[in-house]
Amino acid sequence: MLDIEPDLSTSLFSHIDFTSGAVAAVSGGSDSTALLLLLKHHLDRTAPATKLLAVTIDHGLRSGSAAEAQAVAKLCATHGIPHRIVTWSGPKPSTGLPAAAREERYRLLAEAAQAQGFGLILTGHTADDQAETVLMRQGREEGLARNEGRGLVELSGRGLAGMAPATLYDWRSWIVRPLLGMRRAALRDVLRRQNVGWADDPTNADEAFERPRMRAALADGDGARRIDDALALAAHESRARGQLGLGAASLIGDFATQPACGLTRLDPGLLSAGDERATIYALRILLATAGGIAFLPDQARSEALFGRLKAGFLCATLSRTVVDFRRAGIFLRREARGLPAAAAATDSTVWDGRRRITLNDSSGALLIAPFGTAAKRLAIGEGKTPPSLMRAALAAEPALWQAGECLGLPGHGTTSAMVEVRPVVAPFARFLPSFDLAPARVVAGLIGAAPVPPLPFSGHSAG
Ligand SMILES: Nc1ncnc2c1ncn2[C@@H]1O[C@H](COP(=O)(O)OP(=O)(O)OP(=O)(O)O)[C@@H](O)[C@H]1O
Repeated sequence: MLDIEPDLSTSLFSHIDFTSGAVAAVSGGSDSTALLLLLKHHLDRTAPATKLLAVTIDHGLRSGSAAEAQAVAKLCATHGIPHRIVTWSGPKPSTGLPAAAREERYRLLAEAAQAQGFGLILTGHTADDQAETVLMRQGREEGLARNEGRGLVELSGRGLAGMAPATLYDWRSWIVRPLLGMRRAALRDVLRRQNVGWADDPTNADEAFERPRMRAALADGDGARRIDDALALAAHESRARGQLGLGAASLIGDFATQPACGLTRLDPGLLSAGDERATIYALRILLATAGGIAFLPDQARSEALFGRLKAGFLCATLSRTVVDFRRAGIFLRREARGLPAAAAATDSTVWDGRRRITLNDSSGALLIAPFGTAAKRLAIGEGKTPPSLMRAALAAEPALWQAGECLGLPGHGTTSAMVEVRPVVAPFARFLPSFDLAPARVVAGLIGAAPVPPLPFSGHSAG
């Protein structure tokens, strides 16, 4: 057994629920190697039956990467930890390589976890990574504010919360970052005391990339103070973001309904219900959801829209969403422009960023295309919601077509056996940071998306 202070591993891991097994993402660098050994130490003492798999992604981008993956395999064998190497075999983009590698890494890690039936992935992100992330985002936001002539006080601050302690990936695997509160130097000390080596990725020192430049800038002068300030800022902003999310969630719960698939109605009382920042945040989340966009609409435009809504009736478009304020209420729906063209129905895809398609009939003859003008033939009874709006919303829903004939909307009549269509909460469908859990849950309930899987922390549930 490793000679590690029990208090350290207890404080890092005892709040995490490991009952469904865990993947440890181990690159072979110091941080994730320390993560693996500290975790193994904790599980051996407290829950030795826990299913643990270490996974190394070989991106195949450097000549040494295969050997580094093998070194992790050897370390795992020494400590009796099951290990898998997964190779990124697809084509590599010529620009934006770090971002593409990161996307692919998460996809492959989630796939490995899913294959084992594990809902949890642990990464070795540290306090140093957190400080770098916050300072890089702050630098970008300040640049943006200067370019647009805005004062710094207007910075949205959302990104300054940094990385969340847990992020739900693809609405199914929790990525947990237990080392976010620890400095890299302390982790390296742990490894040195155990006589365990690690690989130094030369990319981390390549100042052609933004993160290594920031890392180098923090290595000297007043780096220590800047890191402490960035961590304090992240802690403050993450609390603020959680609070803002709670406010938005409660407004959505009180004022939003869904009269038809793809149509959200907001009670106009929302506009004067209280905290304007929370109202605008709620609007941004609902707009991105209705439009099927992964990013929230711009803060300044959303504020302008809010101001116009307060002034009275309007019809406007933002984030691919038509906002229609009339006597019957404020209605949001996907605009008719730019909907996906007809295409063969494929399993496990997200259509238009809004609808997850599960194919039960793989005969291959089915097409998915917007319901379009076929919605005009639907009989819709007169109610509180104008039928024209319901038809317009349904026209932007995915319908099934076969041999040129519209079979109707999935979930109705004969089509339900062939295909299932489930709404997704677009802005959080790929990455849901735990800061945003409250609005994600309430929007999922509103639009009929799958519920958020429970947070893997003891004492928490997704309710
Ligand atoms: N190739 C990889 N295989 C598996 N996990 C990885 C890989 N690269 C990164 N990770 C995970 O993501 C975390 C953060 O990535 P980052 O690029 O900051 O790490 P690194 O500098 O390559 O390695 P380390 O964090 O181990 O020092 C790592 O701690 C690790 O958990």
